[in-house]
Amino acid sequence: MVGTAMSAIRARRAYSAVVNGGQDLSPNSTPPSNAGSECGGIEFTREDVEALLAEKLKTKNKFNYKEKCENMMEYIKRLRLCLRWFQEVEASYLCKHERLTVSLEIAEQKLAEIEVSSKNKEEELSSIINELRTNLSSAQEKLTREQADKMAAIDSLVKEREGRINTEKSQATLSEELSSAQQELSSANQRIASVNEMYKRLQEYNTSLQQYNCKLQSDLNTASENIKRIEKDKAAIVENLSHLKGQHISLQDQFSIIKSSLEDISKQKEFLSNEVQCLRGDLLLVRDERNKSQEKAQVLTAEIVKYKEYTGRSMAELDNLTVKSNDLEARCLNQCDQIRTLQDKLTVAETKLKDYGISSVETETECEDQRKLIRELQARLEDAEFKVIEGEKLRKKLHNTILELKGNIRVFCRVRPLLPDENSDEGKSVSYPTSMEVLGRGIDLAQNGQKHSFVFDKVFMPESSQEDVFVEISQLVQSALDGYKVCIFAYGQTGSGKTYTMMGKPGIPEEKGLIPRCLEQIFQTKESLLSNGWKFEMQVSMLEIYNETIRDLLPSSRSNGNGTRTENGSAAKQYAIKHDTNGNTHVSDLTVVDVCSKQEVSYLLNHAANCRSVGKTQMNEQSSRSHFVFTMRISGVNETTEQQSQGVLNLIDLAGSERLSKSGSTGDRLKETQSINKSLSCLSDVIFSLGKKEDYIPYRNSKLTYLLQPCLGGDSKTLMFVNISPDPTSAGESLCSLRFAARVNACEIGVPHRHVGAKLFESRLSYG
Ligand SMILES: Nc1ncnc2c1ncn2[C@@H]1O[C@H](COP(=O)(O)OP(=O)(O)OP(=O)(O)O)[C@@H](O)[C@H]1O
Repeated sequence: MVGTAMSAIRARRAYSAVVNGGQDLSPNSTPPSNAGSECGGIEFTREDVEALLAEKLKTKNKFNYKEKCENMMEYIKRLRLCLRWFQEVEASYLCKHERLTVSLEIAEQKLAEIEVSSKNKEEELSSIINELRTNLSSAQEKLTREQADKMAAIDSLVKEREGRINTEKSQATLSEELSSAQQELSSANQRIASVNEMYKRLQEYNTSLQQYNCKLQSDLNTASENIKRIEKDKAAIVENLSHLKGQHISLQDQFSIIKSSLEDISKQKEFLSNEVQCLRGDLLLVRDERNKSQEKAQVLTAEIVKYKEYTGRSMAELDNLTVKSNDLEARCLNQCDQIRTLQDKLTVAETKLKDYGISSVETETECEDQRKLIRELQARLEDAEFKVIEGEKLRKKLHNTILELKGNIRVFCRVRPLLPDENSDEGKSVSYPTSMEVLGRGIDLAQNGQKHSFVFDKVFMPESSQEDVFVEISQLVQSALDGYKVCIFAYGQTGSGKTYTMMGKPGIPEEKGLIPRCLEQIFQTKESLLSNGWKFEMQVSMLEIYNETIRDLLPSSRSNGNGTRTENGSAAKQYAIKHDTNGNTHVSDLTVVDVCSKQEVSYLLNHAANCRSVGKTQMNEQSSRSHFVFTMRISGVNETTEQQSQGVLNLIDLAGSERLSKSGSTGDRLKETQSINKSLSCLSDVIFSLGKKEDYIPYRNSKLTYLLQPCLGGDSKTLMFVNISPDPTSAGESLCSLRFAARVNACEIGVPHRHVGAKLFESRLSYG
């Protein structure tokens, strides 16, 4: 077919070459097909062409013969040329044909050789085929075995596919996580860039800090030595004090005895002087009577003499007068005796009076001496007490400095008193060691006959008042005003006194809790610092985390229009927790209120307390079922020094841990209890990881830990209250709380920094 087509094409070319003036008839072009033996179909000879031309000429212009003749001549010329070319081509084809026959012969020879070798190969192949057949049978056996294996493999493949699907699913979730992680990464990269910039500045700052640190270290060493010395002095002073107190008491006893004997003596003296007075009166009376009698006797004697002279009187009258005179004389003598005895008595009484006077003067001087001694002792006592208080203040300050340098979370333990309905007959489970080393800081807990000892930064016994507790944390409140982030939270079993410690009892001023007391101190200090040029602005927010959901506890601006607002002003209540690159935490959409007075905050606190999720459980009549977070941001500006500070105070009342078996919770209460226990266990996990200095800290496992991340992770002065019930039936829970608190106390979270500067900070409320 291809050959035929080729011949047709060549014929058409030859024809057109002839008709069109032979343009295509060069020796290099494809020859016309009169030499087309290879075409095997239609063949063109010279005659064919001439006939073709003749026919053509016949049909063309029959009228212009001359022109036709010329054309004819021209055609003939070209045809001759064509003929010559055909001849040349034929000769070349003949040459080619000869060469081809030679090569055909060679090929036939080769074919014969190949046939021989193929026969040999056929034999070889038949032997191979036999071999292969045997191999095939064994291979078939293998195949059956492999098919069984294949079935098993298919099963496992199916399983693998299922696994793969699961893996793909998890891959999808992982890729989601990856995308979120990538987002985080990009934000982290941004942070890194800013951190790098900060790092440069910090390095410079660091060198200066290192120098300062060296100085602080030496100060610390001297301070520790001072503490030791002060503690020794304190022990000596305390001993001296107790000795002085004993002396003071015995002297006071002596003084009271002397005083009473002095009173007796003065009473006797008074009595005796009264008696002397009476005796003197009696003596004067008797003397008067005696004088009168003597005068009478003289008159009578004169009368007798007269009678004797004038004997005109009767003897009876005379005798009568003599009797009278004798009588008077006897009476006179008698009175003289009386006067003598009275004078004797008087002298005795006077000597006694003198003696008493002397002894009373002596007693009074003795008494004065004693008074002086007492005054001296009292002064020494006051001095010693002042020294003890000052020493204790210094010790606390140095202790705080040491803790700040170490970067630990501080822990205070508070034991509440037994409640009226608790059984006090079962004996005591809590005791306090009295050794000087841990006095006021140690607590021993007895459980199942075993004693567990713990030491914290401070232990408050049941008798400690709310004021005593506040005094210990007031320094931290001052730190918030100075520009530090401060976080105080209460942890403990349900009913152990957390809410009492943080909020106190409403309506009883002495039993106000830490939160109202902190507010009082902040507003007082705010007023007093006005004279130093400091002006403060405060913002508060209050939230609770209930069943892993954040709830706003403040009235929003939309509901009461009293100046409250939300962080972004939108109506949606999403309450997402976010940490910014400055280490501040924000809760989106949460109500933040600007406050100027204690009264305003008290009103908001009452509002929050009323909104808080509280319920009755077997363990506590008024049990808090949520974690309560009070936050106050304190921004200070000093117009004189152009300084600024930005402090944050977080006060947190955690929901109480409780055993499900003991709480007897069911339904919603059970769900609450489980949620509380879960978030507290997340808190415990975070503390555990921090304690072990792990790379990954699981802050995100609960809302509470994520919110407290800055407080737990450093850059905050953090204090934990561990509240304990003294009831022996709660010893198990108390032991768990104390163990957790000890772990918290051992946590090193970094050194907090003061946020002060000359530049304005962002003024939105943050948690840490
Ligand atoms: N130091 C204390 N002095 C006197 N009473 C106290 C003291 N501490 C606690 N209480 C009383 O003990 C009871 C339980 O205290 P509170 O409600 O504060 O416990 P809680 O730890 O907050 O419990 P929950 O976790 O269930 O909320 C209350 O009646 C409270 O008045």
